Amino acid sequence: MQPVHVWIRSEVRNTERRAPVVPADVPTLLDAGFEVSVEESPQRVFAIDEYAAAGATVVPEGTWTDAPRDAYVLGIKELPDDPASLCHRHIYFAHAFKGQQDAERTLERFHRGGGELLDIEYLVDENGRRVVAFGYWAGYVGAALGLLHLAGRLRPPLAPMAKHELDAELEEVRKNGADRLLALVTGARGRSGRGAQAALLTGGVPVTRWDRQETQDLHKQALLGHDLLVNCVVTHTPTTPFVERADLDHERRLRVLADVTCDVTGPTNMLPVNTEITTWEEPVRHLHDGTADHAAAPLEVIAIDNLPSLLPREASEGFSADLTPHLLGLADEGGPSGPWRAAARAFDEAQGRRRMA
Ligand SMILES: NC(=O)c1ccc[n+]([C@@H]2O[C@H](COP(=O)([O-])OP(=O)(O)OC[C@H]3O[C@@H](n4cnc5c(N)ncnc54)[C@H](O)[C@@H]3O)[C@@H](O)[C@H]2O)c1
Repeated sequence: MQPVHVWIRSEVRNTERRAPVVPADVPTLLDAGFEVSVEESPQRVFAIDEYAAAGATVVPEGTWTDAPRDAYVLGIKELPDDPASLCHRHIYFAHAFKGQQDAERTLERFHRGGGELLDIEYLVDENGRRVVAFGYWAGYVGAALGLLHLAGRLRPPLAPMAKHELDAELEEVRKNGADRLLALVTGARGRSGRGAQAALLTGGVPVTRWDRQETQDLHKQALLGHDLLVNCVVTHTPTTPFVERADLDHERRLRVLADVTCDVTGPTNMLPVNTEITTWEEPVRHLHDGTADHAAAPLEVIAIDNLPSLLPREASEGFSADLTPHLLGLADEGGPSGPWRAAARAFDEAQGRRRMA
């Protein structure tokens, strides 16, 4: 076992209340001989006292820049713009390996400081499957918002909430005739697909579940016969989209698209009738007025790309439960194991591409 120091930083965005490791999982790391430092944070959903009570060392907000050089700095979302050079090993979602906005600058900062980015999106097992993700709660919130909108109960702007508050709203929908609605979850067997089904169950809506097998020969009329479509599909090969322009004037019940996947600009967008994400301030975008004879209903879309942040406690707990066992792998003799090597490789490849550009 190598001695490992994990430094949990405060998040930069003031709407980001999630934590990558929750207080309840700190003892697992301490028992394995880890040192755990946690920065104070004004917005984190877990109080710093809970971390202290769990045995972590409390440090001031933003002091990761002075953390020992060998510490792993752990966060969820982007780093602040300063410093210009990054010398630590950082674990977070950087969105910096696919040429995204700011990707080059982020990679430059690591290059300049000699640090390393272990992007959580690239922690994958030997089959290339991601080992840690926020999918379940993304699906839960995405489906819940879709159903609330369908029932006329969505009240923007949205803000982080507790699950019991969201569930109380879903209960109201249940009491007011949700069983007359029909929902379809695509990608139903995946993480977010399962979360979506759980929310719809709470809301009392009958659910149709489709995964790969059920969409092989796409039954378009059956799809359009649902009031709500919650899309949770991950595919890397362009396939027949679920809802296209031509479907808008077609006879349909479909009124709300809840696009959890949010792959709105990619070649694998399964809902190409929408090409933009929506926001907490304006969660719903109008797509179509419906037809004059009412054969086709008006159609709206919700495509929010930071859904789990709306349920920060549950999202953090699930994420931390998945991540913590992998953090233990940082201490393996001979260096970090499996998924960490995959993430390090992804970083090296991204730096290689940057140098060649
Ligand atoms: N909006 C947000 O805030 C947010 C947050 C987290 C994740 N996500 C996104 O949600 C998506 C789902 O993530 P996940 O963790 O649930 O993925 P997952 O890999 O667990 O599940 C994807 C599912 O899609 C199915 N699938 C693939 N092709 C299909 C097809 N043609 N028809 C039907 N089903 C098909 C797969 O079999 C699988 O069951 C991802 O795109 C992820 O980036 C969004």
